[in-house]
Amino acid sequence: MLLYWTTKPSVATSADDLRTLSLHVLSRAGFGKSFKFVGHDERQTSTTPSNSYKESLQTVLENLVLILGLGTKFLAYPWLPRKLRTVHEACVSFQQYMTSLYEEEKQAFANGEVRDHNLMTSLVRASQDEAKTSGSLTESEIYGNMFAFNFAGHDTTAHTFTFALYFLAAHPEVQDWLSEEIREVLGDRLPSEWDYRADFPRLKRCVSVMYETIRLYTVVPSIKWTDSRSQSLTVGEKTVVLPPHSMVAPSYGSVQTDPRFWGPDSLAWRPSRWIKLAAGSDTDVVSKPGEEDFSMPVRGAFIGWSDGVRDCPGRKFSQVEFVATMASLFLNWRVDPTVAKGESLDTARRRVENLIKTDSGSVLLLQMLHPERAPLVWKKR
Ligand code: HEM
Repeated sequence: MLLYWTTKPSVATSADDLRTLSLHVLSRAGFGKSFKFVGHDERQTSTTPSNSYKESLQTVLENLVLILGLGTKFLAYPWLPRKLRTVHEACVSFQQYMTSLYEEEKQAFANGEVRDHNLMTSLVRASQDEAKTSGSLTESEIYGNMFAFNFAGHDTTAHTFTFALYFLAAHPEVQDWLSEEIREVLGDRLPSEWDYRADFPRLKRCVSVMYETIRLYTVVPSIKWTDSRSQSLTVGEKTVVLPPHSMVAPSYGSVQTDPRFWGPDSLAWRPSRWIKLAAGSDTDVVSKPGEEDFSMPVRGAFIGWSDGVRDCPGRKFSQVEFVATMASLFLNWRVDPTVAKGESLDTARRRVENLIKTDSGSVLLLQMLHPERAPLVWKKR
């Protein structure tokens, strides 16, 4: 993706390319399938349905509202328009793919072979192991889990990446701050030599860009339900009783920008607010990249991945994906908005930040609605 972006005079398809990246990461982690990156403008547009796994998954994810709304039985009618039939064919093809993978993995388990470590193989192996006892996952529960992970992990990450990239394009000083950390931690090592255990915990500035972006632009609303019993909450001096089967939609927008927790500049995008000096440092010491600590205000002031027993199980996964992507992009490159005729670079940056503020909205999740209106340019550092 970086090669594709940096060899183009400007990139208007960042959001689309980041969705491809997110899909590729999920394919590898979920099913053990790797794909070569193909940029938006290089892709062959095809009107015929494709049976390939990646394209069927992509079609399913992109048409999820339609699939959930109309149901797969309805979509099977042969008299429906071509587009809907294509969606149906993608559902069938993806289901077939999961079934054949499931059968292959079951066979490998029976033969005592370990082929790859991915989510599908782990679930199949766990279900086969547990089958000897009780309470193992059924075949359809495995498909359900695989689907939930793919669905929940695709656009959430891709939209967060897009917001973050545009914020960075509007804030060159944050790019410099980020790049300083990436260079300090990764030096001249090749990506194949980067080490998750040693490097990830030191890339605090990278992860702070993600937290700060989600703090202001929370892509998924956390929604919780009370179960069949009522629940009591103590709020200040009062006790509030929530009746059974009630939906609770916390106002994350308010809590995540409340000046009591986030200070007077709570509405500004400032990733460094998440960083504090390493424990034991002298307060006069300037913080050193790679040795800083991550600081979270009081629990509950940030609920971007939700909280409690039903919080997001993909939190760490998405953070590792985000940090690795930031490190790859900003180690040697920086990004700017393209400058319109008669515009200065500073004005272009303000225009980009304004685009985030005024042209974002909920489709299924919160996203930038027209990021293509502000193409980006990559330059070597
Ligand atoms: C920026 C990235 C992400 C954000 C902001 C995010 C946020 C959230 C939030 C807020 C919830 C709870 C929704 C609710 O309370 O109703 C959730 C649930 C969930 N997320 Fe994520 N998520 C992200 C990435 C991922 C990834 C990469 C995966 C999988 C690899 C994933 C898997 C899930 C699953 C399976 C659930 C449902 C959990 C349950 O129902 O108990 N998420 N996510």
